[in-house]
Amino acid sequence: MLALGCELDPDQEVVRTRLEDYFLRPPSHAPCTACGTVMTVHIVERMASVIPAFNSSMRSDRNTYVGKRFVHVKNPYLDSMDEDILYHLDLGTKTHNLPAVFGDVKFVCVGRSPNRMKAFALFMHKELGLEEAEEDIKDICAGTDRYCMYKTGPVLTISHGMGIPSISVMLHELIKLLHHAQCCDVTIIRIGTSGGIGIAPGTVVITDIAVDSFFKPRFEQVILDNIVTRSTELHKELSEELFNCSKEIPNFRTLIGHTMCTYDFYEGQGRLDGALCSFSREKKLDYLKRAYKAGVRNIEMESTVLAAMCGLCGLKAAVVCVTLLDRLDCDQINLPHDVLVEYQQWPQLLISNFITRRLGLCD
Ligand SMILES: O=P(O)(O)O[C@H]1O[C@H](CO)[C@@H](O)[C@H]1O
Ligand SMILES: O=c1cc[nH]c(=O)[nH]1
Repeated sequence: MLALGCELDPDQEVVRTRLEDYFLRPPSHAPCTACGTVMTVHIVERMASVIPAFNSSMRSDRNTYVGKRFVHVKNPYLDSMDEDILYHLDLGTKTHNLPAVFGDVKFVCVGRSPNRMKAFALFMHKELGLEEAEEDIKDICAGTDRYCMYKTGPVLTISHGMGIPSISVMLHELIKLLHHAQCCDVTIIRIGTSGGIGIAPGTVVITDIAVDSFFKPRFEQVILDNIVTRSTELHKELSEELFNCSKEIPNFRTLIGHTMCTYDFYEGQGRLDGALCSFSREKKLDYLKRAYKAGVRNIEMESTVLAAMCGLCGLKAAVVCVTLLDRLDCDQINLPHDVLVEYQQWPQLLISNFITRRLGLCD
């Protein structure tokens, strides 16, 4: 076995790794449920940056694949587990036939609130023209009150709660679920809300790169007592496809830009209206203007970890968030309820358009 030791590049994840780890094994004994073929060649993830001298014909950026793209996990312990209990989703490999229930999933739509995601699932159900009665669309995770999950045809809709810790737990179990179910060619999209910077409220921002509070395209995960830095680039072609799709919708205000992801809504986003505030209005504005100059167009609280985890696990990911206010003007969200409801529907409309188009259901 060939062993490699690599120094940590600040924007790369791996400190020390084995060449083997960069080859994705086909999910053992796992033919694709859609086409029946077993993969022979998969991704060589970040090979180019980690192993500069590697044979160029084998080099590949992340998210570049040969054949079907299976969702993969990067955990050598999982294979040897007799059973995997997805505790927060109330699902498991022994209690549920995951390939039978989820094997055909191609789109995963995630968002903060259970109500919003249920509404989206019902909307998708209508848009896809599925025969099943609406009443039969049940919360698959009803046995737990952590998250909700609905499946309408190839679209899985899940709530993720607020902030990085909440979405991160959900993503670990979702990715394992998709892996156990032998799903392939899965696209995941977060649909949500955000605070805009220098753009009109009601604008939908399609994220190209998620950045942290220092405007850096990275997500720092504390693992044991190390900080591991992961890249937060999202799928470029996917964001462009979404942008093109938005042009087909009348009166749709949208743009592609960087999204800043913070650990907090108040101090973390430079608000002057939290219970604590230790900076001046001038400092706040200076920070937000620097963010704008760095390409940031909106702020929310989940995108970096979503980009990092999905990028590592073979999921094409996008983040689509409507802005509820312009943070250069104010901090409080004071939109009338009906406007708030309307704004939140814009990302949903775009994603349903995108999915129906992808499935060839649009004219
Ligand atoms: O897009 P939604 O789910 O509204 O989430 C955004 O709004 C919440 C804060 O109110 C954070 O979770 C932020 O990411
Ligand atoms: O300002 C905002 C609005 C929505 N969500 C956020 O995280 N920030």
